Amino acid sequence: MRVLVTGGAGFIGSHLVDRLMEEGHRVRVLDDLSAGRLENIRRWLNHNRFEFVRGDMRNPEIVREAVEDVDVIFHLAANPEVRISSQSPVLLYETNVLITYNLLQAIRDSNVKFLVFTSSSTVYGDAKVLPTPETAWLEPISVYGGAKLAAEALISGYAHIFDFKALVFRLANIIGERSNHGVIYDFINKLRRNPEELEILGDGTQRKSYLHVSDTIEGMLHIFEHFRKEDKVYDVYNLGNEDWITVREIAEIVSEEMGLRPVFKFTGGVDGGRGWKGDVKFMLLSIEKAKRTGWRPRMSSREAVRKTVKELLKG
Ligand SMILES: O=c1ccn([C@@H]2O[C@H](COP(=O)(O)OP(=O)(O)O[C@H]3O[C@H](CO)[C@H](O)[C@H](O)[C@H]3O)[C@@H](O)[C@H]2O)c(=O)[nH]1
Repeated sequence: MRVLVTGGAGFIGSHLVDRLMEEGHRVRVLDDLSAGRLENIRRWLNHNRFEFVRGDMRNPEIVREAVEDVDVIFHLAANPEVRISSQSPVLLYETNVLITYNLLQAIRDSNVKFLVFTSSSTVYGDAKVLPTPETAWLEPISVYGGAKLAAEALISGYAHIFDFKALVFRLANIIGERSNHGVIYDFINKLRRNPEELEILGDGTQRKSYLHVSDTIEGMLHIFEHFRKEDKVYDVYNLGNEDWITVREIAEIVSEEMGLRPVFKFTGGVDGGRGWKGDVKFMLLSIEKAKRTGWRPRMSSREAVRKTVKELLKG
C-alpha cells in the first residue's frame, strides 16, 4: 500500500508508522511537529520507502500535495487535549475539524480509496449506557469531543458522495511509550518535581478504560483489513479495554513504580469531582463489535498503566 499517515511523528502515529514500515508498505508522514517529535520516526528517515513532510494541515495546499499518489490515509493529526476546551475552542476547531475538512477536499480530487480516522470516546460525553456501544446517544460535553464528532460526520458525508471508504475508531485513553501528555505523564513529572506530594486533579474517582498503544495499533490494522473486504462505505468501531481504572489507582501505581510514598492532594475539581470542565468522569467503551472481528486486547487497563509507567521512566 502507498500510505499517508497524518500526525505520523506523534505518539500513536509513530507506532503505526513502525508497523506499516515493518510490513513493507510505502509510507509518507505529514506532521507539523507541534506535538510530534522527529525522534519518534528517526529510524525511518533515510529509508527508501519512507518520506517525511513537515507541514501544517491548516494550509490546504500542503494537504493537497501530501495526498498525491496515495491509496490509504490514516488521519491521526490532531490536538489531543480535552482540557483546553474552555481556553482554546478555536484551536481545537482548527486542529480537528478544519484540517479534516482540508483533507477531505484534497481526497475529492485524488485516487485515495480508504480513509481511517482516529476519533475519541469523548464523542459520547457522559454516556448513559456503560459499557457504551457504537450505537449510543452522542452528546459530547467538551469542545474537543464536539470537534471529533464534527469530523466524523464530515467524513461520512464525503465518503458517500465522493466514492471512497472510511473507517472511524473511537479510542479510549491510549497510553504507552512516547506518550507526551495525559495523566501518567503528568504524574511522573509532578513526582520528579516533588517526590513528597502528588496533586491529583478532581476527586480521584474518575474511572476510565486505558488501552496500550501496541494493542491499539494491532486493533486498528486488524479491523482495517476486515473492513477492506466488507461492502460498506463507512463504519465505526470503539477501541478500548474491557476493564477500567480510577485516577487514584493510577497515582498508586505510578508512586509504587517510582519507589515513592507521596501524600495525595486532591484538588476536588469541578462539576462533582471532574479534573476540568468537560472531563468525562466514567468511560468504558463496549468493544464487542471489535472483538467480533477476532481482535482483543492483550493487556488489561491495569497492566497497560504499569507497563506505560515503566516505559516512560526508562525513556
Ligand atoms: O495531572 C493530572 C492529569 C489528569 N488527571 C485526570 O486523569 C484523567 C485522564 O486524563 P488524561 O489527560 O490522561 O486523558 P483524557 O481522558 O482527558 O483524554 C484522553 O482520552 C480521550 C479519549 O478517552 C481523548 O482521546 C484524548 O485525546 C486523550 O488525551 C482525567 O479524569 C483527569 O482529570 C489528573 O487527575 N491529574
